[in-house]
Amino acid sequence: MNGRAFIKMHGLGNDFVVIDARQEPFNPTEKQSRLIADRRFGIGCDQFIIIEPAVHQDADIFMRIRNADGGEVGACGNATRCIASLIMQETARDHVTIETLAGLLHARQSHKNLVTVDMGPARLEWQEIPLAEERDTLNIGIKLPPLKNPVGVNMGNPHAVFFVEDAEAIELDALGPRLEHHPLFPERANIGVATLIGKNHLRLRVFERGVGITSACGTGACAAAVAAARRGLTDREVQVDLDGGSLHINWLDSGQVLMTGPVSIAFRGEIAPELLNES
Ligand SMILES: N[C@@H](CCC[C@H](N)C(=O)O)C(=O)O
Repeated sequence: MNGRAFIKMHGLGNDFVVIDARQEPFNPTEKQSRLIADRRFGIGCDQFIIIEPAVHQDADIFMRIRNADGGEVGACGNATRCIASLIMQETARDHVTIETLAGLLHARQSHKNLVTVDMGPARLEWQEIPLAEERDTLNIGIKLPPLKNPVGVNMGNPHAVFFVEDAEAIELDALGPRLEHHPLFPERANIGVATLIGKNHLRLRVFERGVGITSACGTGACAAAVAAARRGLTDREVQVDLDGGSLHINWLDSGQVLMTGPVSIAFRGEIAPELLNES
């Protein structure tokens, strides 16, 4: 097998290896995806993104998302902005529709280097998170000291958001894996720790399912904003400060969540054939 051209992109440091498989199909196994994502032996990324032809007639492309552990997932906010920006450049349009496993996402060029994506509705029923049993998603009631009682939100992927006095003081690398795999989350969960800074301002750190701590998580920021508004801590429009920078989140009255943030292309390269020949 020959190598494959890729683009390395990131949104606030949450980084992606992007392959365009519209002309030449590309369907990596879990193991190949893990190798490509491996920062020591592969190229290194948080998510591996494959652009495929759209299935839905209203979409411009289909975006397949694999976490660094090789598992396929339904949503990635930062990657959606990156891919939307690529397709807008390619088509010379200022809006695009991206199809994902979680549904159709509409994106548009905002001012300067910013892209806004309508991430769809926040899903809040316990079956939608999903949880293993009926619970109030506003007070899920699990505890791993000092973390307790998260809010559950599904943004096309499952999130549990814990509100804490000081997000920096939380040992997220130690607590994250145990909470990600908590038996109450049958599909595992992305784990956020959020601190209230003001009525329109949150600080957030995220331990991502299938990855670990990342410098930013777009769906995590959407989930934290929705969770904070549901708890009455913030208004529905907030700035969320992540390790890699800030996202602007607006939970509309319609239930849709708008996310605005930057997009970066880091470099272009080719995946070594040895990585692709691993089966
Ligand atoms: N980086 C992301 C989320 C990627 C998927 C997540 N780890 C999951 O397993 O659901 C983002 O920007 O939203």
